Amino acid sequence: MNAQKNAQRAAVRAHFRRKYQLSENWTDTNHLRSVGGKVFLPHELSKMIHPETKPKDEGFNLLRAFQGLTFSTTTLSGRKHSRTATPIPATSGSQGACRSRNPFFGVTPERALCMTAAGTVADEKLKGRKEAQGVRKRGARAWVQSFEEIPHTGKYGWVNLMKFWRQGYFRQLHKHMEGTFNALGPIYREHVGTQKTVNIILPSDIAELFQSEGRLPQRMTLKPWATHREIRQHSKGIFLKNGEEWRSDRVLLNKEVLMSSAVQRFIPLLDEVARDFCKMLQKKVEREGIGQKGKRSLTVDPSPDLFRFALEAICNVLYGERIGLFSSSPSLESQKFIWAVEQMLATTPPLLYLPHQLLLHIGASLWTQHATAWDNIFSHADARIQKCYRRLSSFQGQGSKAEAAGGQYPGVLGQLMEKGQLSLDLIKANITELMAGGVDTTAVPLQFAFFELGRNPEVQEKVRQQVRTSWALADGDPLVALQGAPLLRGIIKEVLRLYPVGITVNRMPVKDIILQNYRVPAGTTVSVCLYPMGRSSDVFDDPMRFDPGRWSSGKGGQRISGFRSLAFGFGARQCVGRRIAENEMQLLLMHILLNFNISVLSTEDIKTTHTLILQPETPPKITFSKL
Ligand code: HEM
Repeated sequence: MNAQKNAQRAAVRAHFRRKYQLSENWTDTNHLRSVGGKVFLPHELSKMIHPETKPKDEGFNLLRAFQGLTFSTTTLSGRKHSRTATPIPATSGSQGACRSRNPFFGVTPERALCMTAAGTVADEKLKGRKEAQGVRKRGARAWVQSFEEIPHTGKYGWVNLMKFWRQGYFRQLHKHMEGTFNALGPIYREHVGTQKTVNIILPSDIAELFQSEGRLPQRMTLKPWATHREIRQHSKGIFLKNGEEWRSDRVLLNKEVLMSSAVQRFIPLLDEVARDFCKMLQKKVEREGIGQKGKRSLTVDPSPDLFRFALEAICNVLYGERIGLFSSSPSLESQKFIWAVEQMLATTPPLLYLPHQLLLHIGASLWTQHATAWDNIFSHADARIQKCYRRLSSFQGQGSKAEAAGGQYPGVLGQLMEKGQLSLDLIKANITELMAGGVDTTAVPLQFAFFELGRNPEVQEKVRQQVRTSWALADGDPLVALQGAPLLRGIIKEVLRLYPVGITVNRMPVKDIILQNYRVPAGTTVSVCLYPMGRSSDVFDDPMRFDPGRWSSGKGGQRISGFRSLAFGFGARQCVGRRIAENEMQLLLMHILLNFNISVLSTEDIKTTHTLILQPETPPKITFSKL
């Protein structure tokens, strides 16, 4: 009884100390600790905290009340809060962070009173009622909380930016997100430099977000990219456009790269490149490998060849011709293009949080590197487009572009020119975006796929069996072969679950939405955090297990419900290159599995880094042994 009474008074004193910004008192902390985390305030005390509190005892969450203080919540609750080895980011320090306690994360839901980020205790029901003006949500909790009450990582954008810089979070953003969800619960706000986002992880919230994206879904604009187009007076492609302008281009591009009629046209081109990659690798293994002839193995970092493969494949689809990157003397220009894309990606993340217009004016080297990388991408793409354009135009008046290409598929560029619905300027803008977007996005997941297949030999063997059967029945038709080997698709999904190329997908909802019982106003940038979601045991069973079969609908599959496979985004704005990427990666894996056994020297997890896309810190070495 005494301990409860002491704790009740301590809780009230703690509230007022926070409210009036007085220093903390450890005697009170100990009183609160002695009752193990819960204090029930009698009416007369709760009235002191909030005069409008209803005349009944209200549960008071000790952990929440002491949010801004420095002791560890683990010590107090005896519960293990952080579920990963990632250190919890310094979110609960001087700026204070109000943690959401959600049953999903194994912590009890808040009851009546909450220590807010500003350090005051708020009666949530009353506050929510006032602020949400009576918005009622279906389900257990009655009143919606305001946007400001969403747990956050610190109010001051520039302070946070400094922290990001000092602690190297730009390169470890995915780990920072994972740690922050573990610390704050399934929703939090983040303000870094010029960027403000609400970050979410749960499929139910993700569903709510995407259902409110409207007819013209909008993402956060990558401003450094847009600024480059503006200062160089290049037209923008779909990646950077919004509204009706975006939609009209997108509808035309969908027909050429996303719809199944288009897929059937370009699959043979991707298959040809995948087969040639295998032939090139076979020669290399034979030439440089060890072991007896015909059964040699070679341990290499396959990443440079995978980048060349990805560029060769996307160029074949876009221009309908091979650029010869597997020859003994691949063009230096193409290699420069690959480096330029890498440079452009690596310089983007820091520029996203800084006022890049200012950097542009002062000629900061970060901006110069970024703009130069884009200039190189544009000039290389332009040269390719011109070459292809001349080739196709030279046949003008002699029938269609397909005929001009010798009766073959003339590539996406030829198709767009043939139809003439998009101006030449917009064709160039979009083809350049497709070319720049089509290299690292597929080359990097293929590295992860080789690594995971190498360290999971049983999985590898199972997929190989399925691929062999399907290939034998397909009679050389690559589309039929892929359809008969769903585990290949499972590998791609599994790789992108554990190593999503883009670690977030974001939207600006067109109307106010309720996420985790907080009201999020229309127009807020809400980010779905794919990396922590893919590794969360609350979203996937046994998440660290590489199991392509989990995505199969039939026997052995886990019947994965909606809004969990989002690496390519969602809906009308999803990745336009999705079908190219999926088929290109599956075809390469199919031919590799038919010809090689894959193994790895070390099965330890790969360290990853974020450079706008998620990549291995050091590309893994893979052993290819001829079957
Ligand atoms: C594994 C490979 C890839 C992944 C994981 C990926 C992922 C994504 C994601 C998450 C988006 C944003 C979608 C959204 O907001 O809902 C996107 C957009 C886009 N992607 Fe990809 N992508 C991949 C490959 C490619 C390829 C090969 C190309 C080009 C051929 C490409 C071109 C684009 C373009 C142009 C957009 C902008 C679409 C729009 O805003 O309408 N991507 N991609």
